[in-house]
Amino acid sequence: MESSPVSSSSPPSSVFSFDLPSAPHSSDHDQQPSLRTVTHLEQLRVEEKVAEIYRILNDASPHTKTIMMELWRDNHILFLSRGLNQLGPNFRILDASRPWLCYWIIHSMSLLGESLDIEVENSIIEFLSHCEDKQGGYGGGPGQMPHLATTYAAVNTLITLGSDAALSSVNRDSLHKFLLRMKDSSGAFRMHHAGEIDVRACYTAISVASILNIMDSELVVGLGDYIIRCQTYEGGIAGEPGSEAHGGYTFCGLATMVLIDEVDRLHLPSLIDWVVFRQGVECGFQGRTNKLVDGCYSFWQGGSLSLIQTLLPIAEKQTQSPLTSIEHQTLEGNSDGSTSQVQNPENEDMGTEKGDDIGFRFIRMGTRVAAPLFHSVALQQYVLLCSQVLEGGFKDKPGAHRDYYHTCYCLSGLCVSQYSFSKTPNSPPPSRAMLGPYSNLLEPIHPLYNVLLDKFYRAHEFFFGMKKRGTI
Ligand SMILES: CC(C)=CCC/C(C)=C/CC/C(C)=C/COP(=O)(O)OP(=O)(O)O
Ligand SMILES: [Zn+2]
Repeated sequence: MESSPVSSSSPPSSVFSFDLPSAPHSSDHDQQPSLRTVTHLEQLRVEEKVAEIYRILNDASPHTKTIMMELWRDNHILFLSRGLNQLGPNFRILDASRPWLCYWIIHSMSLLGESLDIEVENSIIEFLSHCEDKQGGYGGGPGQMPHLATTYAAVNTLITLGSDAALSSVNRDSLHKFLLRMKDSSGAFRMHHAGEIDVRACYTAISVASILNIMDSELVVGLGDYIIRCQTYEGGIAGEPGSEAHGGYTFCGLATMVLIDEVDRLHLPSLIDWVVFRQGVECGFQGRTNKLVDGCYSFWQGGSLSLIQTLLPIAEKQTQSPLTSIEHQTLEGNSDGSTSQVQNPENEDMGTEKGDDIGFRFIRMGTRVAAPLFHSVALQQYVLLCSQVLEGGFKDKPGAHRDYYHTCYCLSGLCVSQYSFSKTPNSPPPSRAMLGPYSNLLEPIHPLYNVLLDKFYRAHEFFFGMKKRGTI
């Protein structure tokens, strides 16, 4: 962390001295077939491919190394632009995920600093307005039933577009009603009418409620109780009570708890412990114990650790109190009278209501330790060398195909890694924080919503200014 000797010109020895496993011999597999599961064999194959890439990097000349660690910006932009204009017949399986395609592509372009033509922007606003249900929320395509995941994707897309036309196109009143209809008596949310209840639904509902300033106590009631039931014995968060801890749900559960101002009810030390050990010898993250590395977890796991950089005072406090007392810390303050919410060094007025405007306070007033909780340079190495497709786009792992989902989340993970040594979320990182040339640097994001920080501020001004003016 602080001692990580990283510079963009000479890669640090620590990154290359990971104990990569030696390539397995095929005879190993034959000798002990009963000890190998399918996943274990796949793991060995992945390790072999990744080790080969890192061997090539290690043996390369300094010039070749720099080229290998470069972000192929222009090719990514070309790949993304093609997706906006024309998608082939293979994409029909994503017919119920069209707002997701908008988000993955538009957010990736924004991370790369690329803006859109006004006609493209207008056609996206128009398309999403056809996906908006009259009773509130967005479906996967025109005429499809509203769904929380596509609602999140549509709202984040419009926030990323950022114009008045985009922001005012959201019907917040009907969206609020849709969120209330999705609220379950357990406190959690369901993804759609009569649909499944899980932590994804909780996050997508609360993320849009928070960013659009339509959060209220009816949406929040019982939600924290549900999410703490999803934290498992491993420390990570599962999709629903009794299931297995998973990186995607861990991010969703953690971000939700921050947004409703109840994050101190999770046991953060064991959550941190679980997430940090998901970064493996490949330098990337796996989604769950004993599963394979995958570039998209660079964000789900790396993003969780980025959030925790601001939550460390709470985690530290928890290590000093017995596990059983965590439940008893009240929302407004602990038994000792102190508050355990996002720390405010300036002791400024933190807002009015509990859970109100947390997204803004988290970024502006949270104290962030200026050292990542994971090997952020190693993660950049996995993303740039193992997930990056030189012709444009990103993939899960070597041998997989590129797609827009992995492009979005590999870039988002790369972004949180690059800013992981920054004390404020948008201060330019020191060169030791970056792998490859400094021109690899992406635009900073707000890690609770995964939209560009600038776009978050614009939306905040728009929706929170609106409330002050009494337009809702
Ligand atoms: C905002 C939002 C909607 C977030 C979604 C979060 C997310 C990625 C959840 C993961 C879902 C899941 C169980 C994947 C396991 O897939 P797998 O078994 O194919 O993969 P694995 O082997 O890596 O676990
Ligand atoms: Zn993936």
